[in-house]
Amino acid sequence: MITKWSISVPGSTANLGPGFDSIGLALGLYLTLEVTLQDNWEFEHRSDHLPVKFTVEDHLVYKVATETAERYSVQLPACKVVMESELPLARGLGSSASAIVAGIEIANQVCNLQLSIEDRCRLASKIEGHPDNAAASVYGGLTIASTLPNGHLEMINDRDVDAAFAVFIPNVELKTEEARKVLPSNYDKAYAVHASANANMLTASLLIKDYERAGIFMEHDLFHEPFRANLIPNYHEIRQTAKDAGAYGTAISGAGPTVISLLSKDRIDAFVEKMKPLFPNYDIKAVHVDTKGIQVTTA
Ligand SMILES: Nc1ncnc2c1ncn2[C@@H]1O[C@H](COP(=O)(O)OP(=O)(O)OP(=O)(O)O)[C@@H](O)[C@H]1O
Ligand SMILES: N[C@@H](CCO)C(=O)O
Repeated sequence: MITKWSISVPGSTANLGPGFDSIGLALGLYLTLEVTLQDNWEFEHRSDHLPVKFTVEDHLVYKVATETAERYSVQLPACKVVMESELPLARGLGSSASAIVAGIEIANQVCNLQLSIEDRCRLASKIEGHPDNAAASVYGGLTIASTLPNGHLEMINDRDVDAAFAVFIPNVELKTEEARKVLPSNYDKAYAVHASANANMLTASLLIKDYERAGIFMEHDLFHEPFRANLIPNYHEIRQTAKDAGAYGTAISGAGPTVISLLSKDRIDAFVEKMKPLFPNYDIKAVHVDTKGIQVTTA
């Protein structure tokens, strides 16, 4: 009988500019959980990047695991969950989506639900409210997704991304909920058509690996960045400085406040070293693209 599970979930960047609520990319920064059966629920956080004050009942991972078990009409046994995270909270690096994906996986494993990867991706996207971060955390690589009017999620996954990324993580939080409040509720028709055309070009460029052109369209979002720019510290300055140093393009990571630059692999290390002294208040690092998505090992 299995009594211990190790779960690893990659974080992610969403949107890449105009791919709003649709495009996700899994990053090599991980949420890891050691799950063991015991008589009562207990969470132990072994990282600065996890909530400090919480009760079991309001812990996102617990809530999602419970909701998943209820959805499939099974009893969820109590567990001890030891968590570590490389994903700072509320920074636009998909921490909440990784926690949701982890919660679903706990129920899947402990209750032996045998959910398919599609089931887990659909449920995580539904709980998160949009599929960009969730799909990337489940599948790894680049994900492009949309939900049909009947509620069915369609997703295309490309794990062969031949480019490099650098993140600029500021020492401030921005809750996704707050960053969504500044968005308009409607877009003018011509504006929406233009915004959609830019998103199409971003997607096509990524899929044919024309990263120079992808970088151009990363910087031509009309859906959210014009309205969020004021919430992102040094947004314009980082974009310009990154471009001058050879980045193909720079966009808000998810809802921010992190920003992410796209570069060729041979330039990434020199780029990061050049940026660090220019933005000393940021944690600036190269991040590789995770190509595996969620991983589970048992003991
Ligand atoms: N690993 C985690 N464990 C428990 N709760 C979490 C975890 N990650 C996120 N949360 C909850 O989600 C909230 C932050 O979610 P939010 O969506 O604002 O940030 P994010 O996921 O970092 O950003 P984004 O979705 O833009 O990438 C936190 O305040 C916390 O309540
Ligand atoms: N697509 C989402 C990602 C953050 O959860 C947004 O930009 O609001």
